[in-house]
Amino acid sequence: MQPRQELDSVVVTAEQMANIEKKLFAAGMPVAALMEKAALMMSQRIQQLYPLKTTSKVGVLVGPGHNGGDALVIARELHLQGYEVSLYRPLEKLKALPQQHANYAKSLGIPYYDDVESLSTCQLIIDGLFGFGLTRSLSGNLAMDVDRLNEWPIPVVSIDIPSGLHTDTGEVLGTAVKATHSFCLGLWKPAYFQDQALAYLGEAEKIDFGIPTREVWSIISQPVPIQLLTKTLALEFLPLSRPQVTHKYQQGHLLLICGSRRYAGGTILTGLGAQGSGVGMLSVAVPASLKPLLIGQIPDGLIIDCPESEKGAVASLPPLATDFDSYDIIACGPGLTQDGIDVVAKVLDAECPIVLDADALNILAQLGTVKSLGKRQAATVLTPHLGEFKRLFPNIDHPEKDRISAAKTAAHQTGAIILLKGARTIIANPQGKIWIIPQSTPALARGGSGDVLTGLIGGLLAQNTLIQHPIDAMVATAAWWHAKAGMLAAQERTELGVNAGTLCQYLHRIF
Ligand SMILES: NC(=O)C1=CN([C@@H]2O[C@H](COP(=O)(O)OP(=O)(O)OC[C@H]3O[C@@H](n4cnc5c(N)ncnc54)[C@H](OP(=O)(O)O)[C@@H]3O)[C@@H](O)[C@H]2O)[C@@H](O)CC1
Ligand SMILES: Nc1ncnc2c1ncn2[C@@H]1O[C@H](COP(=O)(O)OP(=O)(O)O)[C@@H](O)[C@H]1O
Ligand SMILES: [K+]
Repeated sequence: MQPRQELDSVVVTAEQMANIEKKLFAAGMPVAALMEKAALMMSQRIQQLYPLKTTSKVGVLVGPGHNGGDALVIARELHLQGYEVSLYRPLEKLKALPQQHANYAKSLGIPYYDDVESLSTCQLIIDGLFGFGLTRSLSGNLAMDVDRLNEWPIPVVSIDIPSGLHTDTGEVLGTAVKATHSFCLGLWKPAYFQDQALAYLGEAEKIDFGIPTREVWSIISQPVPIQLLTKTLALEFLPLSRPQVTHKYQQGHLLLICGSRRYAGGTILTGLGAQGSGVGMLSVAVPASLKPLLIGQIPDGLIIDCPESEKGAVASLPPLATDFDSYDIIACGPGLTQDGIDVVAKVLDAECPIVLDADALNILAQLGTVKSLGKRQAATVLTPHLGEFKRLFPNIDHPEKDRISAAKTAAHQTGAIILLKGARTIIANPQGKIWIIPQSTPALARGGSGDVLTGLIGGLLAQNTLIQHPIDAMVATAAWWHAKAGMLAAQERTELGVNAGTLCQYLHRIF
């Protein structure tokens, strides 16, 4: 990978960004030069997105720090290009460098207004109130200004991050600007991938103003603590290479344990997801009454019929399904119902890696998450959505307020790989590494798409036994694949046209 391309997958916290910046300044890069570089790139991008002939009136919000300094450089450049620029500075305070830019803007005759309302006739707003230096909540007049601005039907470009968002957690501190475009400066920040921030970010774009890779690696340890699973990285793993001379059992043997009379469809979808992974052998343990259905839907799967509970769930596993040594991996959970408690307890004893989803997670929570996983030697992958996560980890307060930290804590507590589902899925390993799936589609917010993911993860991990990529990286790769297939399907069929069955048909098409 090219050094700069390598940085495309790196995500840094506000503190790390500030430290990288300090290193650059200590090495001799003038502060003003860096601001000039970043802001010039942003002003050029703004002129591409909002050309003078369509968007001549621009309002610029100037905050007290260097975010405000960036805004003033952009204001100056747009003014020099012929835009009619108006400035609004809600806070008196101004750091030294932005003060110089403010003085120069004044000398150029760029007008200052003393209320936000004066910008309401602009065709574009530039938000340079706060960047990664935001330390506390917006309140008082400042918050009222932001709320007022959010009511206008005017596009907003936010510098570095929409003002009011916490750079790491994406939490709204008091209130926050709702941007149309957000320009993330230098390196990606966590807020860009936290579900709670997505509605504020608009279209996100990274502005690469040339931070030397050496400075980044002097602050960020390797392996990179928070990393995006980009297309470039995913295609280092996918499609999995298959030797010329091989046979089905060398291409991975996955055992799925799922389903009940009530939730029969989930079993099929998990099976189809596994099938889509290219796994060599697929065995599916289901309640006996579902066997004919499964044979019809997944003819290449070895369907194992299990004794049923009264409600038609898997009550126990027959010998064929308990000979765990025959399998490279077991994935368990979709459609199991709470009746599957003995089954899950048995699966937890397996010596091979396991993936637990859906009902298996609720049962695990009931058994005691940390205690039950404490005795496991082989890898465990848990794939909760937020609701399941809260049941599994009641001691982690408000996981929705910082999904990245929540997943990290959960992985640390359990020694498991945690895949926290959402609009931006987070994968954490017990050593503290985080993977983020940077793009997806709300088309996947539909019953059954998680079942497909469980099958896909299981199938990919089964094949990985020979190749031996790190398991967390393969779990993340499966989630990337799932999202990518969803996006392709949505593109061709609209967001309405992506049901879970259709999604499976798109899995192989992304390559
Ligand atoms: N490294 C890079 O990539 C580059 C970074 N650059 C730019 O620098 C930006 C970071 O600049 P920054 O450090 O000056 O912080 P910034 O976000 O402007 O705000 C800090 C000010 O806000 C104040 N303040 C905070 N909260 C407040 C509140 N609730 N209500 C009121 N005030 C509040 C705080 O005051 P204090 O807490 O000290 O009282 C302080 O004065 C970064 O986002 C990017 O745009 C580019 O120029 C070059 C490349
Ligand atoms: N708004 C969204 N944007 C992108 N992906 C989403 C969104 N909502 C849900 N998903 C994805 O869809 C899947 C849903 O899984 P899950 O909640 O387990 O559903 P089910 O149990 O019905 O299969 C997950 O992979 C999740 O990341
Ligand atoms: K901003």
